[in-house]
Amino acid sequence: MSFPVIVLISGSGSNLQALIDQSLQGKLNIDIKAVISNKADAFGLERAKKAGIPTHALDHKAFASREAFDEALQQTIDQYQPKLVVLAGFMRILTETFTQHYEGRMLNIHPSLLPKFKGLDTHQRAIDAKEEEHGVSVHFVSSELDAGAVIIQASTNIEAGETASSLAGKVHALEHVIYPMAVKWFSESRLTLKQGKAYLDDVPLAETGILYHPGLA
Ligand SMILES: Nc1nc2c(c(=O)[nH]1)N[C@@H](CN(C=O)c1ccc(C(=O)N[C@@H](CCC(=O)O)C(=O)O)cc1)CN2
Ligand SMILES: NCC(=O)N[C@@H]1O[C@H](COP(=O)([O-])[O-])[C@@H](O)[C@H]1O
Repeated sequence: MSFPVIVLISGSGSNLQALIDQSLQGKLNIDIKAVISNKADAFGLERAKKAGIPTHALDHKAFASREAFDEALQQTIDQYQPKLVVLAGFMRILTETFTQHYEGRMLNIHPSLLPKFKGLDTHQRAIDAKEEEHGVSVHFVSSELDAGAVIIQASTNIEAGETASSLAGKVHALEHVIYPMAVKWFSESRLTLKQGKAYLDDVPLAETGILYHPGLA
């Protein structure tokens, strides 16, 4: 039975590609109904077209307000009646009305070990803060930015001489493993959000927390 998913992007779309690849390999039983970007020049749109997935470019600058953009975005999404909305490098802060509409069925991947380094430029900020480790978090999306229930995290060491670019490359590799895992769990009805807390197989993740290890894949 198909599991309709919508993916929102703003850029390269390497996380989108990871989902496409795992779906094509039969490792992920989802049906990406469309890819929507707020940037018309997002390379991720090319990735979607190559995979035969419908695309929409919805330029946020063409709308009078954040609310108007979100309303148009919601109308575009809801025509596909998705069971899950995946933010994959989607770089717009969403309004409370929008996040509440998709509560419990919208995921985001954030390039930090939340709750550290919410917002932007996380790799450089981690380096500047002289963190020993850094990483990535997959979480449910809430109205508060990067504060939704965390589902799974993966970490890497920050080495001497690390740059934001080298760190981003290490984090990307981890993202391409854990995001498909979280999407798979959701598509299998194993991952749920109840009263603001994430559960896997009805076990609260806040208690266990899942820090990805290579053996977990
Ligand atoms: N209400 C929410 N909206 C979004 C969330 C969320 O958790 N709650 N996650 C983000 C993704 N994200 C980090 O993971 C993020 C995206 C964008 C920004 C941001 O500051 N955007 C600026 C524009 C920046 C730009 O265009 O480069 C803005 O929207 O004004 C911060 C964090 C997705 N949305
Ligand atoms: N705040 C959101 C954010 O910064 N997300 C980050 O954008 C990148 C998108 O890469 P991709 O377009 O290659 O998937 C990813 O590293 C993701 O964690």
